[in-house]
Amino acid sequence: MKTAVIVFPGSNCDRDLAVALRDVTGTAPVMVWHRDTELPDGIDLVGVPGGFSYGDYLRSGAMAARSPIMRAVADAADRGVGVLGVCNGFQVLTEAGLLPGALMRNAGLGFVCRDAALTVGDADSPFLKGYAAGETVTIPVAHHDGNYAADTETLDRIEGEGRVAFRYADHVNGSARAIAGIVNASGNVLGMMPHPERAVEVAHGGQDGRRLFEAFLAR
Ligand SMILES: NC(=O)CC[C@H](N)C(=O)O
Repeated sequence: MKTAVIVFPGSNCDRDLAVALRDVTGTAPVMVWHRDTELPDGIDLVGVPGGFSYGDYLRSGAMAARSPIMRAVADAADRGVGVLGVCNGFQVLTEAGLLPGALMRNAGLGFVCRDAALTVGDADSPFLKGYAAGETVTIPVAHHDGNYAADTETLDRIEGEGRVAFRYADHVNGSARAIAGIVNASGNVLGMMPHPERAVEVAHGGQDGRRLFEAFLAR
């Protein structure tokens, strides 16, 4: 499987994501600088990593969403290529319009960094095939802008279309309907605030994140 990880100025989880993808797929991903305009040929999965792209100025992910490479990421998503946005990557995908809603400042206004219990949603996505809907998994969070917000109509639509990937089991950041991750209508684009790449090795304290990468590999 051929994978790529996008690198923005201020990304800081790009290498963690690269290591996770390398470990699970057996091949190191291609690291793609945000100013590039094309993804490598034959790509199966694009990772949009966590971090603080452009210092979180303006609004987290807003400036990175306008990077030249994002046009290629959107085109790839349209073709059915897998796109995984983690934390700042989820923020970038919403700001780029690949996923609905926005990530606002945490309700408690502080940075939250801890393991989070998540309930797996009923979304039909290649990333989620390794989990059972309703199962509780543990994946760490680390963010200050993880408070998922959308208007009621959008929230109803996301839920009605079965596009919730994960919900927080307890209230982490004030997210509407406890949403921690969602997919696009086709299920090939997943955005989530928790970091699956930080739950890959036994030494990470749990491997629930690894199951997400393995499921995509086995799709
Ligand atoms: N770990 C991250 O990706 C942090 C995301 C984002 N910059 C925030 O703090 O909200």
